Amino acid sequence: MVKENVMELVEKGAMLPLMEEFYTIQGEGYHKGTAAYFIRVGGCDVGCHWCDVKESWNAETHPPTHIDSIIANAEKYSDTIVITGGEPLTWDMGPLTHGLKAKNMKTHIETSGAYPLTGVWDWICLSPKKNKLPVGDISKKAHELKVIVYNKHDFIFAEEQAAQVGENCILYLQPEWSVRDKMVPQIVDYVMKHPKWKVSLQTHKYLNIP
Ligand SMILES: C[S@@+](CC[C@H](N)C(=O)[O-])C[C@H]1O[C@@H](n2cnc3c(N)ncnc32)[C@H](O)[C@@H]1O
Ligand SMILES: Nc1nc2[nH]cc(C(=O)O)c2c(=O)[nH]1
Ligand code: SF4
Ligand SMILES: [Mg+2]
Repeated sequence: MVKENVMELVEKGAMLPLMEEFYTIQGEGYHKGTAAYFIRVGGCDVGCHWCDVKESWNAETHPPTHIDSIIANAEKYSDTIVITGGEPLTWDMGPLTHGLKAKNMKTHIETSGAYPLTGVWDWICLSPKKNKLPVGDISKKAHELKVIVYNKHDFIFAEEQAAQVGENCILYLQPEWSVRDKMVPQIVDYVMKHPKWKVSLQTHKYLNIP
């Protein structure tokens, strides 16, 4: 297909730069322990220095893929689909999520909220980032807030972000992986003092699964 056509289809959300798709166990947050099919869409310019998927950032290194084939693959594996990235909201998530819902799949998103919310979602995990704050009303729509704790200031940032979410939103503090030995004791102490928060760990990394 000529480049212009591909760009048009990506613009409409009919094609997406697909980095990888895999069936695994959701490792983090509220749904941890639950089998789910992950769709990792390339492209992110948020720039977290500790990001554990920096290979996702450059969308041009991930092939534009028709959403019909993504949906057909997903359907074979699970009825719970987690869309992650990269930053999935870089792209129009409407067509992909409507297609998944039409086949009765549950749509979950992992997002920083740095771009406007598109798509239809059964579960929104908002993981806000200081360098590109959430936009629009995604904080009010989030089902879980998952703040990554890299240093002490992140507890202050976490409270600022918790002030933006709805009252039923579940609040998580998740240690940044490379500093987990240092930050876990501080997170444990914080959660015991401020029990509206819960601890989230990247359990898939302990289980050695994707
Ligand atoms: C790779 S991001 C992709 C989705 C989206 N860009 C976001 O940041 O929410 C998926 C999840 O992993 C978290 N994450 C990324 N790198 C991490 C790290 N080094 N330690 C702990 N969590 C991390 C993010 O905060 C996010 O909740
Ligand atoms: N097992 C597993 N659970 C996850 N939860 C969020 C992930 C992500 O990278 O978005 C992730 C991931 O990469 N693997
Ligand atoms: S927003 Fe998500 S994908 Fe982008 S750099 Fe941060 S953790 Fe990585
Ligand atoms: Mg991950």
